[in-house]
Amino acid sequence: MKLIDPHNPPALPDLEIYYEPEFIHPNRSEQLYNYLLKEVRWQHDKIRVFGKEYDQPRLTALYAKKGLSYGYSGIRMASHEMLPEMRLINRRLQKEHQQTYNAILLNLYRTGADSNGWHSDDEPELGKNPSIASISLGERRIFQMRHKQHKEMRFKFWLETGSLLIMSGSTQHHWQHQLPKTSKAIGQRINLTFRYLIDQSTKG
Ligand SMILES: O=C(O)CCC(=O)C(=O)O
Ligand SMILES: [Fe+2]
Repeated sequence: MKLIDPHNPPALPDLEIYYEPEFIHPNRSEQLYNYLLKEVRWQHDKIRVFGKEYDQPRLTALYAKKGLSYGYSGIRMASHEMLPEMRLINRRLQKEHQQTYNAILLNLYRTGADSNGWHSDDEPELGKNPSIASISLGERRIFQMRHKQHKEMRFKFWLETGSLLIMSGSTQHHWQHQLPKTSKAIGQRINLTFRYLIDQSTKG
């Protein structure tokens, strides 16, 4: 798969990605990483894929506005209240990218054996054309993308520590992404994905 510079993404159909390498300053990203590793209430869920149960190959946690939950792969995650550091980042995303998010799904990849398989973030509570802002801390990992209809349209890039990736427009309709395993001995990585969840409890 072709390695690209995400700062200069290829002009491909239905693809809207924005990448900023040092959204979190290098000094700050180590601090933030250690803080989140310790303070986040990491959980290890089982997921259901084609009727079979598996241990998810990573730890996760959901922090969101009170009352919101998030369901995917046969699980529904209860949420915790956002930590002050999370609110600060959320406010920056609002100010610098004019995006409103009310939930953060966090992932902890403990080793190179932890991963996140091919998927689109297209759950009903995300609505149509969601904007998803993803922040990376700790070990850098490869991120792959492929078009759902045109399988030859695929590429990968590094998600560096402190970086911000925003996927928006119709990207989730037409593209899938994954964070593959690696056999290399590497450190842990924390990922925060900011999302806007439509409150399902108020929908008829
Ligand atoms: O860890 C990553 O960078 C990807 C996370 C992701 O795709 C997700 O949580 O939906
Ligand atoms: Fe995703």
